[in-house]
Formats: sequence, structure tokens, C-alpha cells
Amino acid sequence: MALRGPLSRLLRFTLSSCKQNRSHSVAILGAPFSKGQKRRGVEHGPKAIRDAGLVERLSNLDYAVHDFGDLTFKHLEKDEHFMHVPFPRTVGRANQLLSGAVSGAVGAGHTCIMLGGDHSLAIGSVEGHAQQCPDLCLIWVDAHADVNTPLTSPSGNLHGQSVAFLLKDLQNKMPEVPGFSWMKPFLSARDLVYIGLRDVDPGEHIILKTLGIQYFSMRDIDRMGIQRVMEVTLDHLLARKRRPIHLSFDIDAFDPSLAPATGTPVNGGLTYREGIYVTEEIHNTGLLSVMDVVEVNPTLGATPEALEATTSLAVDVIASALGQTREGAHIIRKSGLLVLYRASKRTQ
Ligand SMILES: NC(=[NH2+])NCCC[C@H](N)C(=O)O
Ligand SMILES: [Mn+2]
Ligand SMILES: [Mn+2]
Repeated sequence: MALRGPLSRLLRFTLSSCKQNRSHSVAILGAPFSKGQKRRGVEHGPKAIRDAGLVERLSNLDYAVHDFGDLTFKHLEKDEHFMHVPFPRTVGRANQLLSGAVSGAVGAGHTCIMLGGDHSLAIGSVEGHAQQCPDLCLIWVDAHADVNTPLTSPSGNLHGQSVAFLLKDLQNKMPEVPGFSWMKPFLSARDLVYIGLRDVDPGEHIILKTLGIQYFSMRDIDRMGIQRVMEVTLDHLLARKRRPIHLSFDIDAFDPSLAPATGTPVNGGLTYREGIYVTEEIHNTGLLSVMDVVEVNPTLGATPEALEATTSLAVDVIASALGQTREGAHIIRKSGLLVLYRASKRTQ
């Protein structure tokens, strides 16, 4: 597992503190990895999202954009199933590498955008973020809860189990999966909120209920409206104290009519406006520290248009999480400084 030049340089430059107010510099980390599930193609996600114009869009938002390229993941030869879980050591090693890269980027003061790859990558991404920011909170936007343990998982796929590896509260329910001895669970159930759920396995439902995890299913969004959902989400996570946000955004949270190029689509997902509202509100906290965008699988777009819709949607949610507004913005002079004026910030 080797690192490319700029990334290895980044890793050497780590600071221990976690800044509360994120800088105006963004690190992009590509994670072309697909072994957390059985459909190949999702490893081409980072290239497809870059090709949809990501760097240019973020530069237009006035960020210093540092694209650190793609990590290089190796498939381990001797990697037998663990129970019915495929490629445990390969997934474990990939996440260990990614964890170091995310920790390096956050430590160097960047807001970090991790482009997947499948959602098993959130294990390393959140773990690396927590190395720098132990008090982080996690917003998981997804059709799925991804909180199966190897014992509850119907598929065995690790992309459906990422959250179980993170949660302290599940420690005694998790067997020792080979490839993951480098990490320990660190997240409390109360530091996590789900948005967009609509395909939750029975074992996952037991976990959500017994741990009292705050979640908003698509039915909750229908009932409460996305504005109230975000109000309760941010209140739940930030009312006691302001702290860094990790946003893990699975593109299958969106309705498949908007994001068809993904491996496990589920009908009845977020509308474009609901998804963008989620990221706008997260941006407005000023606390976004790391964002994952995962499960874009370019080989599953039935037509070039279907693929284009999915990748440009991925770019839109990233830009929105980083401050692109629908109402517009302009530069003003304030005590001798030029500052970007966004009217939506007035209501904070
Ligand atoms: N990251 C995802 N798209 N996860 C889909 C998970 C589907 C199912 N719950 C499973 O455990 O296999
Ligand atoms: Mn999903
Ligand atoms: Mn997911």
C-alpha cells in the first residue's frame, strides 16, 4: 500500500490540535476502493466526481483547493472470508491507510473532502478525523443505517457495517474482525444522527432502538419537513457544545431518479432540494470539518445522462456543504477586511 508524493508530504505535516473554525482551504482525498461490497465499479467514483468539475467549483467558491490525488490500495492475496464477510483484511488495511491520510489533512488545517469508493471507507475517514478531533459528531445521510455487525448482516458486506465499527456502545456485540486490530471504537451513540433512512435491516433496527440513536427516516422527513429535521439534528449534536462535524454522505440517500449510478438504490429518497438544504444548514454552522461522498458507481449509470446526473449531484452537495448558496452572495468590506456576505448567515 504505497502513498503518492503530495499525500506522503501531507502526512508528515500533522498538528495535534483540531481547529473549531475551519480554514478556507480544502483538501480533496480520492479513495478508489470497492471491496466493502460485491459490485465493482465504485472505485471509479473519485475520477468521475473530479471529471464533473469538482475542483473548479470549489475554486470558484474562493477556496484554496489542494487535491492530494488518490490513495493506492492493495488487494491482499491471503484474505479469506471472516464468517460470511468478504475481504476483511483488505478493507481493514485500506481504512488504516485512509485514516492516516484524513488525520494528516485535518491536522494540516484543511477541511477534508473524501471521495469514495464504497461506504466501508467511513471507518477510516471518521477514525482519522477523530484522531485530530476526539469530540467530533457524525451526521450520516443515507438510505441505509450501515450499522450491521458481522452477526446481524444479511449480506456480509462491510459497507453495511461501518457504523458498528465506530460505536463504543456496540463493543461487546462486535467479534474481532481480522484487519481491524489497528483501531478501537470511539463514538458514542448520542454523537450520531441519521438522515434519509428507508432500508433498515431487522438487526439494525434493534441496534437503533436499544442504543436510542437519533434518526430521521424518510417518513420522518415527510412528517416533519426537512427544515425541522435539521433543526432537531443540529440541536441534538451541538446544543451542549460546538464541535467539529463529520458528514458522511452516501449518494444513495437521494432518490434513484436523481442518483441512479449507485450500487444499492432504494426508491423514495431525498429530493434535490432536501439534500441541498441538509448541506446548506451544515455549512451554516461553520463546523464542517470532514465530508465523505461515497457510493457513486460510474459503471451503473444506464446511460451517459444517468451517470452525469449522479456525478453533478455529488459536486452540488459538496459545493453546498462548503458554502455555495442558492440565494447568491457578494463581497463586502468590513473593518478594512473583505468578507463574503451571505444573507443566510443573518439568522444564525
Ligand atoms: N453503504 C451502503 N450502500 N450500504 C448498503 C447496505 C445494505 C444492507 N443493509 C447490508 O448490510 O448489506
Ligand atoms: Mn446507502
Ligand atoms: Mn451507506
